[in-house]
Amino acid sequence: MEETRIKTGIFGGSFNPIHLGHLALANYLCEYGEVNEVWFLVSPLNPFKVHQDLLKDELRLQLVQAAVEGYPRFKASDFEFHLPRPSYTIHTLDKLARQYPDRDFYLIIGADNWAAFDRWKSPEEILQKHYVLIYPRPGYDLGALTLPPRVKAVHTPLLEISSTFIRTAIREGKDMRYFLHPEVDRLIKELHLYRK
Ligand SMILES: Nc1ncnc2c1ncn2[C@@H]1O[C@H](COP(=O)(O)OP(=O)(O)OP(=O)(O)O)[C@@H](O)[C@H]1O
Ligand SMILES: O=C(O)c1ccc[n+]([C@@H]2O[C@H](COP(=O)([O-])O)[C@@H](O)[C@H]2O)c1
Repeated sequence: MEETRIKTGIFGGSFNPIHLGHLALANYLCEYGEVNEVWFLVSPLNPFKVHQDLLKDELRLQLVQAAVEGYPRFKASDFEFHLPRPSYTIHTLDKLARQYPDRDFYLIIGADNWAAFDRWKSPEEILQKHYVLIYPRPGYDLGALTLPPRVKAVHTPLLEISSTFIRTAIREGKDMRYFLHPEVDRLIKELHLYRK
């Protein structure tokens, strides 16, 4: 019998906090057949960098868990919390592939990151062993790209929202409920996150 491998999208970021821009993109990729699942890999705090408003790893993970609850195609992952720092994507993908041999991993990156991909660690190895999905970013023309095998441009609708914008607004006392998953909004308010 032919083996069916699970197409698993890997969406990495600091998710400080996760917002509807992230969630809508991942939702689209699942429902329009690009992947079966998306795993949100929360990037650990870099101990050598000073981040004034980067919440602790566990708290950002808690917000992602709240956002993905109830939708079986999404998973919140702390996989990179347990890897040596800095967690290069090639190491993350290789370890995921060893741990989950029934899955193929699809790295989900914006066209801006693709433009700098040759400066990542071992980009050729990523392209030999895994898959990449590139989604549009303002100022980057996906149509003009010639892409290697295993790399695909996906023409997803995008919401122009950033975590920085949301943090700034909350700090100014604004109510940003419609930019966030309701449960994430509730937790941010209950725990008084991003207020100073
Ligand atoms: N509105 C959006 N739609 C789709 N992808 C996004 C959006 N905002 C950010 N991303 C991408 O999601 C990944 C993780 O996002 P990240 O946690 O860095 O969020 P961010 O909103 O860009 O945060 P910040 O404003 O703090 O830099 C990054 O690769 C980023 O380019
Ligand atoms: O592995 C690398 O060399 C590498 C270089 C730059 C970015 N990345 C990964 O790309 C993802 C998005 O990064 P950023 O900086 O755009 O938030 C995040 O998961 C990073 O770990 C990975």
